[in-house]
Amino acid sequence: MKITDITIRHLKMTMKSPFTTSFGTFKDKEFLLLEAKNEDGTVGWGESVAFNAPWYNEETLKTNWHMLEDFLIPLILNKEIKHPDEVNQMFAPIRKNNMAKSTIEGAIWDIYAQQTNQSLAQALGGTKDKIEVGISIGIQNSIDELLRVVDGFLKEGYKRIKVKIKPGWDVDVIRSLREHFPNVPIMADANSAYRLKDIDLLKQLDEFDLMMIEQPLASDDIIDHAQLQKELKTPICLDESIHSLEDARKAIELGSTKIINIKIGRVGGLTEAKKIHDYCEEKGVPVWCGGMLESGIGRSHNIALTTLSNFILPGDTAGSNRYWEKDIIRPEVVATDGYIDVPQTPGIGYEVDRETVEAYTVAKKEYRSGGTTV
Ligand SMILES: O=C(O)CCC(=O)C1=CC=C[C@@H](O)[C@@H]1C(=O)O
Ligand SMILES: [Mg+2]
Repeated sequence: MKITDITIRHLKMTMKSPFTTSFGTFKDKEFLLLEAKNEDGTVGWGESVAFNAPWYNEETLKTNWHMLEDFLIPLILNKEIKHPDEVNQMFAPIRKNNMAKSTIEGAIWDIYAQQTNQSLAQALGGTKDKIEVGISIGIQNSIDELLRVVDGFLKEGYKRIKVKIKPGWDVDVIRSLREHFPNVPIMADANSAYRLKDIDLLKQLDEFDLMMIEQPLASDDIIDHAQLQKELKTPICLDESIHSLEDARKAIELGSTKIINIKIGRVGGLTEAKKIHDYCEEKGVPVWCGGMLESGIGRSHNIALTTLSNFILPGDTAGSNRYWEKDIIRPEVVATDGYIDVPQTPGIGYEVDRETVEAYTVAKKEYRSGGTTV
């Protein structure tokens, strides 16, 4: 495989309903979409999950565009690539910037799967023909509003509910949820809103039989999480703290986490995500696929990854209609009764709706060897 042409597009999509976390509210989702063309004309697609502002991690849409244009694309264009696993090594001179790296690597995996006449799921070694998914719900204006939203998604067939918590929106919220939905699998994502000093408050959550508490403490910590896990009955799941296989190994060895949320962009791509999955399987640590409010392209990569055997907990890859009036892929991703059928056709398994992509595109740049064209 030899990538001869890359186009980066900045897309702006309006969410059907605002999504609020402990760090802020999303109404619009702006992100980079990457289209890579192989020398034989095969096209692969990747999506950057970096937000417009550096609140989830240090990367943003703009830092990603800078890293892609000035460092990563020059390392890839017109270079012989036999297997997508080589991309990690090709990017070794570049520190961190995992979401930027993942954006290209995902497109290369898509091309590789098409060239080997496999679905992306098969190319990754996936074994499932459908995946179980849950729903992640942002912070609402009131507990009554949250109960109504949860009820609506349960009626749509989603079986696992993830809610956000933060100081002042936690114990009472979870208590009400548990009272109204005594048998529904519920998990809480704190997005690092707490510290060890909050341990007594977090221990109050133990009475509600949560599946897990996601990333309660600092986004770069595994030491305090190990301390907290010793005191908590509820399993801790790490998200923001895990950027690589090495992070996962250390967190598991320290007892900082019992479950890991794998996000392809956060760990630098599908190859590293697969390595973390395999290591966790070996250690008996279940994983699930987190979401970053992706468009259909990122969603298709999440679906393929979730077909690997140790993705035994429902992930955050809900159907397209949970997020968008109109997604950029055909068919859209549909969740029925909490399950998504895995596409079996070569590559990501969805057609890209180029007309809708152009309608959402606010900026675009093409890169060929020997210089860029606008
Ligand atoms: O894509 C989805 O539906 C899940 C969205 C979601 O829960 C998150 C997206 C990005 C940052 C966080 O707010 C949260 C997470 O940490 O998982
Ligand atoms: Mg999270």
